[in-house]
Amino acid sequence: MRDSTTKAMAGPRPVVLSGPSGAGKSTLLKKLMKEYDSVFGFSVSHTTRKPRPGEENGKDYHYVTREAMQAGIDKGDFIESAEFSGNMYGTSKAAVQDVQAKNLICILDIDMQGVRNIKETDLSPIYISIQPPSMEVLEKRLRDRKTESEESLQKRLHAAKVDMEFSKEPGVFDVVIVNDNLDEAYGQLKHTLLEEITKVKKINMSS
Ligand SMILES: Nc1nc2c(ncn2[C@@H]2O[C@H](COP(=O)(O)OP(=O)(O)O)[C@@H](O)[C@H]2O)c(=O)[nH]1
Ligand SMILES: Nc1ncnc2c1ncn2[C@@H]1O[C@H](COP(=O)(O)OP(=O)(O)O)[C@@H](O)[C@H]1O
Repeated sequence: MRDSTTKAMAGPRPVVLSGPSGAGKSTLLKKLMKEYDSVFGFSVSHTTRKPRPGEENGKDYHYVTREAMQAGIDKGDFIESAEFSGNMYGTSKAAVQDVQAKNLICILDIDMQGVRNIKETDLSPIYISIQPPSMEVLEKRLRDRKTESEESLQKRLHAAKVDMEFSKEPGVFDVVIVNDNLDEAYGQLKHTLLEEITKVKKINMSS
């Protein structure tokens, strides 16, 4: 599902982080938001999946029922939405607007369907794919994270194969970062975003 009528909203260029579940998107973006808390803001998605221990409603996701989510989509409240591993996920217009209203760089953590759908809007983000070094490493990281049932793990691994191929399609991503060593991957992420970070710092200092 997508909304091609979304108008470009004022402020700096958003950033999309995508890639397989377990590739390290949350780890990297949390590091980034910690180091640059006055530069980046997270687009809090809606989901029908259950919160994991330690996750907070309104911070990691807005946890909703399928009915509530569908009602929001029908009302036109969402920029994009997708089904992933048996649950619904979506970016509301408000999630992005809340961040952009603060003049922060909006970061979206979305799957490949989300990437396809955002490309049909005029949000015009920087597209970054975070990839694991191999399927074997990905499986180990997902198992060690201990958040998934065996069924959910298998669904994520299946989706990961498709995602890894998608990331190789020319022109889809501006940058593909292989998250092998965390510090190196983080360095590459910062390097990719340096220009935008500098712009936002300048604007926010002069205002
Ligand atoms: N299209 C779309 N995908 C989302 C959204 N929010 C999260 N996702 C993706 O949904 C997938 C599953 O997310 P989650 O259940 O948090 O698991 P995790 O990625 O393994 O931590 C990931 O690929 C996310 O990038 C959203 O608003 N829209
Ligand atoms: N470079 C890395 N080396 C080792 N473990 C990592 C690395 N990056 C992330 N992890 C771990 O792998 C697991 C999956 O990372 P996470 O950030 O949750 O992925 P995603 O948000 O893409 O699903 C987490 O337990 C995290 O601590």
